[in-house]
Amino acid sequence: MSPTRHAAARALLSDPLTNKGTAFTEEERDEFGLHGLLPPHVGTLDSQIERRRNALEDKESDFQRYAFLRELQDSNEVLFHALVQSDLPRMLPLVYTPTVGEGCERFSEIYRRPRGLFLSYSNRHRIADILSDPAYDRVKVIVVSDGERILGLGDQGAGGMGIPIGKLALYTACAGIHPAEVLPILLDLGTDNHALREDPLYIGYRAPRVRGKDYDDFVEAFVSAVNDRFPGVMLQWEDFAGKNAYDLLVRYRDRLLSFNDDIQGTAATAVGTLLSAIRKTGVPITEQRVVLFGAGAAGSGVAEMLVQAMQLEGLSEADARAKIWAVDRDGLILSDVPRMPPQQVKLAHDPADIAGWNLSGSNMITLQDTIANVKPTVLIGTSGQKAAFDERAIRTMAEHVERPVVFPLSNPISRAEAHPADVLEWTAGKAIVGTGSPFGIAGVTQVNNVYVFPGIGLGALASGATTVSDGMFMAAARRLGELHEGDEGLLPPVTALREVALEIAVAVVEQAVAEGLATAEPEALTRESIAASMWKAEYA
Ligand SMILES: O=C([O-])CC(=O)C(=O)O
Ligand SMILES: [Mg+2]
Repeated sequence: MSPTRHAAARALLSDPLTNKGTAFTEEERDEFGLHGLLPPHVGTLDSQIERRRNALEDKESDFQRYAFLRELQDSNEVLFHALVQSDLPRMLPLVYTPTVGEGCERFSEIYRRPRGLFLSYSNRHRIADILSDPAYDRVKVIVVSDGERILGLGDQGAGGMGIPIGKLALYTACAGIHPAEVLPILLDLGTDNHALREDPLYIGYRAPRVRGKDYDDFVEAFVSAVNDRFPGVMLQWEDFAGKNAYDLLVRYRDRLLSFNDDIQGTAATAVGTLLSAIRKTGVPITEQRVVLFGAGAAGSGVAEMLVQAMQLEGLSEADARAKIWAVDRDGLILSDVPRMPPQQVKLAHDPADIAGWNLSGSNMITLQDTIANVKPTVLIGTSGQKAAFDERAIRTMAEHVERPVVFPLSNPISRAEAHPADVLEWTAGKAIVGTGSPFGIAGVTQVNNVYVFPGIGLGALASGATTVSDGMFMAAARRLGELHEGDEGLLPPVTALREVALEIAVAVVEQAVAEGLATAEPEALTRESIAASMWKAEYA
């Protein structure tokens, strides 16, 4: 064999997109010169799945399973995805929340092989050059983070890369986006997490976070480079801290086909799940009273979408806002606070609205005060504050409503505002409970944006839209709210996430057409052609 043929054989095995491991057939081994590089046994995808599943279960912790699956993804993508899809309820909590949280915290410890792009501040003049690699010619979906608000875990610096990698694994698993068409990106602009900066093994840019104009200029250079290199790409902003999350969404949503998953994806999921709960309780959305705990990206996104959903059912904007109360770590958000971020200004109540409230007398209006006075039908947590929904708060809520809806949405499990088993106990089983991460408790729904983002991305791409509109998210929420069958829970099971993504994509495409945003040919807009475009994890 010639040296180039030897090198090509090794390259075939070391590229996770082409490697089939022992599943290369005899003919392929002849054709590509793989004999000797592989053991003689010719396996099948099924036998490979079985071998890997056994090895996975032999690991001692979920973190080790996470690391094992990451290595598999970096050596054989078809096998990784086939394994993940063979058992989504088992695999999702390993490649995604809750385990991905620890994956990010300990990312430097398990760093092995490059995946995705680290665009570091020190490389700010090279962004276009880095993106120009022909390996990215097929890229259609980008998930990008700057690592500053990783789940409810805060600043994880470059370790935040675990999130774009995990989200894109789900784009492939649920929306059938080919693994060669996804690109995880971490904007590595330093970290204000001192422990990371002092860790000698930390893989990121070791400096305090770049802020202000330098930050904005960097992101601007990034977006321009993405626009030039990947026209029509779908970009998902993920796990940016509150203010940046909003600013970037507003600045770029019309310049780039893009959305913010924590603001818009979480909102569509929460509202869709609430619509499903409403089918159960019969109390219309216009009669709900909602308390939100946590007024960052996710909380204010949920509030804005609830306002829209109530307006669609006939309420005025003011009447809708009057039904939604947002509380953050400084207490109930009132409009007399100076220099409030714009997304919170919209959530704030006039101090006159609380005249006549019974207050516990502390120096702020607490969550407990708010619950006691508002008597909410719905309580949603997006605060990242573990155990913020305590027994007293939940019992107070349950005194005033027959079926309290309680969604402690913060991820991972270590940051959930309540344990669902406690909420059920404190309400004698009457609460309708949804959590961001899976707790494995019958009847408790996982209310996670994985129910929405893969379908939003798939639908936005299929329609050829140049922007992801608010209407598309509302269409996604409404469709999601209709999908559940049976008595248990509020959403379809995790095993159905692929069907869910297709349903959401179809709803998004229909909405794009209705709004005049679709540019794709009519034959590309049908359910059949969207379904046919979805990649399956099989060897070519
Ligand atoms: O990643 C998840 O599980 C949901 C999410 O976007 C977040 O918590 O930031
Ligand atoms: Mg997120």
